[in-house]
Amino acid sequence: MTLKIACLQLDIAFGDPAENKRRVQSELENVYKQQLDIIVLPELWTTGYDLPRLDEIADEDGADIKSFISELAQMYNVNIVAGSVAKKTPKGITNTMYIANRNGDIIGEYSKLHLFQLMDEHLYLQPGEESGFFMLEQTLCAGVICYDIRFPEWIRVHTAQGAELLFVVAEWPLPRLHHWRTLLQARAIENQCYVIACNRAGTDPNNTFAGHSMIIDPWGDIIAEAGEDPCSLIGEIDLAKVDEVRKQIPIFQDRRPERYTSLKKIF
Ligand SMILES: O=C(O)CCC(=O)C(=O)O
Repeated sequence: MTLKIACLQLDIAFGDPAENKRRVQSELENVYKQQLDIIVLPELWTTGYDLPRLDEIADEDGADIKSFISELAQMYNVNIVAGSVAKKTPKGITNTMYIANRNGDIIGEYSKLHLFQLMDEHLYLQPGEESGFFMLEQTLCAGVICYDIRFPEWIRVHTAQGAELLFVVAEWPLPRLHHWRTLLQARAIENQCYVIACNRAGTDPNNTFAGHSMIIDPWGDIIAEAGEDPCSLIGEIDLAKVDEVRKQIPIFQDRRPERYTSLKKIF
């Protein structure tokens, strides 16, 4: 099965959910005619990193955004991996990804597990507690958020249980572009999965963001890569390639997880 995917590499209006919803809707109108199967949005696309104002602008239980993406998914007959948004919960605010299928059903939700201290997330956000699994087009997928890609053990939890597509949504800053590109390729190679990574473009008061959204195949080859400017990155993937690569070098058969945790401490 092949799937056509678009990563909407948007510039995000700082702290302005209404304007950002307008931008998403207008970009979707531009791209939907290309017979897409999946649309991917960046991290915190409604608010950006306006963390001090989250109490005011975060979405109460994600209700507004769930209904917004559900309507768009039905209207354009497309699956939406809706980046992440600031979600207000009784325990605090989380950085949460929602996934809608073509019928508009919300079929997945994942809150960022690893909070990024360099951008003060630990001061304003609560970490998630659940896995990033969801099913799209009969395929097991995993979603992670930005800093999460520095934790290969978290991603392995998902691919060792069969995830074939890894969606990464991000607001990754430009000074560490080489980390972004290298980590994404490494995650694809070591997990023999597709990596579909949607970063934002543009600037906010504190950062310039890297863009360079990428679609990478299970061999580590780059199928499509954006530049730094806002754009929609479109690529087609063939799911058969996952099986092919996993048969050629059978790392999931050869790994020895029982040994990794039972080694004695030497020093
Ligand atoms: O790990 C990094 O260098 C960037 C992470 C980040 O920007 C984030 O998680 O929001």
